[in-house]
Amino acid sequence: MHLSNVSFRYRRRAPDVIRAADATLSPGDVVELTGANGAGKSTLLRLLAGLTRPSRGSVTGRPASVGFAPDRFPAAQPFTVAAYLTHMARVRGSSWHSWADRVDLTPLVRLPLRELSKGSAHKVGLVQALMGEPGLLILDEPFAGLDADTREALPGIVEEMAGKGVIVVVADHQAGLRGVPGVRQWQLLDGVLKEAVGLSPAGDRVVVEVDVLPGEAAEFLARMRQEGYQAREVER
Ligand SMILES: Nc1ncnc2c1ncn2[C@@H]1O[C@H](COP(=O)(O)OP(=O)(O)OP(=O)(O)O)[C@@H](O)[C@H]1O
Repeated sequence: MHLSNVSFRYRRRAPDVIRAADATLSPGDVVELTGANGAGKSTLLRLLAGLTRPSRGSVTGRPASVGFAPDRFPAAQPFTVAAYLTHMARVRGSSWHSWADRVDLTPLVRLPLRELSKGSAHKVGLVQALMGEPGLLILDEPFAGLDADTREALPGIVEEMAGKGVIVVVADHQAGLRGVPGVRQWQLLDGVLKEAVGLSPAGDRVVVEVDVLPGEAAEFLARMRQEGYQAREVER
């Protein structure tokens, strides 16, 4: 998936919130996106998800199925948790029960969405994003308001998705993905997207190129990341 010269502004004549962003994402990449409040993280995530179109530039090669968990789940809807998730699962041709278990939402599924606490509503947003085997998973501040057990479970879920070849992009103020091997670091500064690359605490790293068959790439990358390497697919 490629971002080519992507710029975005909310109104004509307003300044660009995202300025000429270029990036390539490969299956199994995990990206942690940071930046100050108002830097444009949510805007960039919506552009990646295809919920917003760039004012200039293009996003190409987006996987067909996108899971998107917003920073604030819109809980003012007249459904129970179970009814909402069942509807979403039907739309996606999937099921939600195992994901609800993973984030400890199962005891609450009979409650109306409106009665959920902020953290529990946030979990509903996570579950609807995770189900349906997305090729691109976008999580906007997923750790905000989560209880300790779910905070601990989430990096493992992200790693597992990446291991299946899912591209995972996470806006996070709290370094919640520290510990996930091979996480790419993107930073937004004054609307400019920068990636921190190639430096280990010990100094410069060596880049090694490996040829594998196309069908083996996702698994190979996942294995390398599990071993703690920064691994990504490069174009020739
Ligand atoms: N719907 C909108 N209409 C106009 N301006 C907007 C809109 N949404 C966001 N903005 C502006 O775009 C800029 C980037 O906002 P965005 O929500 O993407 O930042 P963020 O990095 O996600 O912030 P935070 O860390 O506070 O969540 C801000 O200046 C914000 O005021």
